[in-house]
Formats: sequence, C-alpha cells, structure tokens
Amino acid sequence: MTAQLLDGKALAATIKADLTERVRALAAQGVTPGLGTVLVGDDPGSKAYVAGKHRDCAQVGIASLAVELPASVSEAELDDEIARLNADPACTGYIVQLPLPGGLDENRALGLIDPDKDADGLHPVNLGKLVLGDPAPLPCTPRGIVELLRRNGIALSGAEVCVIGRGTTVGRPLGLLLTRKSENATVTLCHTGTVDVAAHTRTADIIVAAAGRPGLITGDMVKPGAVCVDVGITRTDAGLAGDLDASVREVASWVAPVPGGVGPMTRAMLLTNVVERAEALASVRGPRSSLPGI
Ligand SMILES: Nc1nc(=O)c2c([nH]1)NC[C@@H]1CN(c3ccc(C(=O)N[C@@H](CCC(=O)O)C(=O)O)cc3)C=[N+]21
Repeated sequence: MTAQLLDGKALAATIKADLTERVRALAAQGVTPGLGTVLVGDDPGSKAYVAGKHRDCAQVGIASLAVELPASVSEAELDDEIARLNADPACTGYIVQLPLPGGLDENRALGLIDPDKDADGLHPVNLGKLVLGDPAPLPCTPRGIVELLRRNGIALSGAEVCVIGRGTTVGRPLGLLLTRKSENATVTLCHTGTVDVAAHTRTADIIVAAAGRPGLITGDMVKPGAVCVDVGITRTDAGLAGDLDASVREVASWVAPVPGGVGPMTRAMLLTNVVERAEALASVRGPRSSLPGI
C-alpha cells in the first residue's frame, strides 16, 4: 500500500480564498483585519515563518504590523511592545513568535496579550476556555490538524488517536481539541517519559507525530491502514525532515507530509483566527450606519 497524501497546501489555498471573501465583507463594514507579529532575535527559521505569515496576509487582504526586536531586548521593553499592540486599533490580532530567546519568559509574554487579540489561542485564559469548552480562539496547529483530517473525510469520532509530544503549541492542546464532544476521539498522549511509544502507536487509528525527532516513527510502528500526521519539522543539511520515516508511507492509508501538510494549515488557521477576531469586533460595533454623518 502507498499512502494517499493529506494535501495541506491545497486545502490552505481553498481556505485562503474563502477568507478573502470574508475580509471583503468586513471592509464593507469599515473593518480591516490587521495581524501583528512580535519577532524577537534573528533566528533564521523564525524570521522565515514570520515573513511567510505576512505574505499570507497580503494575499487575503489582511494588513500586517511587524514588530522586530533584538535578542538583547529587556523584559520591560517587550512588555511595552505588547501593550502597544493591545492598544493599537489597527491590530485586530497578533502573535508573539516562539521560541523567545533565552532569558525571556514565554508564558509571561503570552499572559500579557489581550485575550481578545490572541491570534494563536495561547493566552492562558483562552487555553482555559478550551479546557472548559467555552468558545475562544484555538491554537493554530491543532486546529489545522483537525481541519485537515475533517475535510478529507477522516472520521474522528471513536478513533484511537496517538499524539506524540506534549508541548503547549501542539500536543497538549491537540489532546484537548480531539477529546471534545464534537470530535469524540480517544487520545493517548505520549512524551519523553513514555516507556514504550511503539506499543501505543501500533494500536492507533491516527498517529500525530509532534516530537521534532526526524524519522522517529517507522513503518513497523504503524497499524496497517492508519492515518499518520507529521508535525515535526527539523532543518537538516538535506532539507526539512519530519518525524515520519519514509517507510510509514508503505503501511499507512493517509500521510500528512512535511513539507506541504500541517505547516500550511497552521498558517491558514492563523489567518482564520485573525479574521474571526475582526468579525467579533465588527459585530460588537454593529453594522455601520448607512446614513451619511451618523
Ligand atoms: N507564536 C507562534 N505561533 C506559531 O504558530 C508558531 C510559532 N510561534 N513558532 C514556530 C512554530 C512553527 N510554525 C510553523 C508554521 C508554518 C510552517 C510551514 O508553513 N511549513 C511549510 C514549510 C516551510 C519551510 O520551508 O520552512 C510546510 O510544512 O510545508 C511551519 C511551521 C508555527 N509556529
């Protein structure tokens, strides 16, 4: 068997076309969504991701507000920039690009973001709402994974899902999303303390690998016909390497590849969150009066 590909790039293009329409409708109400990004330091990977996010914004008509700070920035200066974006009406949603350089407390920075402008869904209030089942912006990568599976007709209800990785941006919130009543999956969350990862992956209907360890999942660890989603991205001399070994494709029914799978979906969900934040703002303001001067 050779697995079919879960084409995140194509699905992201469809989602972006839909968002372009929604941005147009917002413009008619006098609202322009604006994505802010806070990039600290000069990690080439982070720079490339942020640049990609602004390219995406330009494509769908979202304004961009890029803040770049040196790695030497003090906590107080970072706090000031976050406060500025919270107060800036042109910024309807923003992210603080992770990881932050050493010495800066990521959780502290995330906690200072206005929860209503949290385009990443990583503010503690919004993660708390995810636990409580209340509506809130959702973390982009987990949301993108669920959307990629759903729109390809892969059943989640009753599925045994093995998630590898317990990080704040992917594994942990993905477990919360998949176990909501609306998704109804059963989740096993594996991590570096798991004694026998293969014992868990071998019984799974869906494997989501978010460990950041190239080739971690090999074909012999996969149940024939399982769906495998690659979230690991490691830069090597030979290019990007995912967590799925090539042998997985001979066993799985579907594979979300690196590149072209979850990455483009993460970006599409960021745009979706920004548009949703702006739509929420527009509905609070109400429709603009059609009477001149009122
Ligand atoms: N506050 C914050 N929010 C994030 O969402 C966030 C972050 N920090 N820090 C880093 C991770 C990583 N991430 C990716 C997004 C897109 C691709 C992506 O588009 N990947 C392409 C390949 C791009 C390439 O060539 O490098 C693909 O898989 O096809 C990858 C990774 C978002 N992250």
